[in-house]
Amino acid sequence: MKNHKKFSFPGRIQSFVYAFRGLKILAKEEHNFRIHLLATILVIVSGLFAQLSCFEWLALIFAIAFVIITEILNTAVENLADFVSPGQNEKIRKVKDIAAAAVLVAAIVAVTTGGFIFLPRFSLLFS
Ligand SMILES: Nc1ncnc2c1ncn2[C@@H]1O[C@H](COP(=O)(O)OP(=O)(O)OP(=O)(O)O)[C@@H](O)[C@H]1O
Repeated sequence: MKNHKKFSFPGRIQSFVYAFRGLKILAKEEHNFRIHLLATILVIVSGLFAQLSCFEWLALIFAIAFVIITEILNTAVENLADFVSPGQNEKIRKVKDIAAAAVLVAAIVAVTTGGFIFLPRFSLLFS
């Protein structure tokens, strides 16, 4: 519940602590989040080998962040939906499918971005 508290630095630092706790929960409980972290590490290692330009790194970082952020929001929606309605529910199905669609769109954007960056280099390797 939001209330109008006075600004305080310890309060702001506490917000970071909560957010990091959220990351810890995701890493511990969410398989999809772990898969995305693994994919991120693979992409970063491939990027280091491929000697990407600054612009290419920026594009990759945004694409990766887009997927991870949508996955986090999707997980938050799923958790809230399961809490609000533990049983099967047609409206919850729709809400979860829509939230999952955000991750799908982000993943398509990320794969396309990765394709633009890495495919020309692969084709050079095999030509
Ligand atoms: N309470 C529900 N009522 C109706 N359909 C549901 C319900 N919960 C889940 N579903 C359906 O199952 C799909 C998968 O939901 P779920 O919560 O298991 O997500 P998930 O993508 O498998 O997540 P994760 O693997 O991260 O747990 C939803 O997109 C929805 O179509």
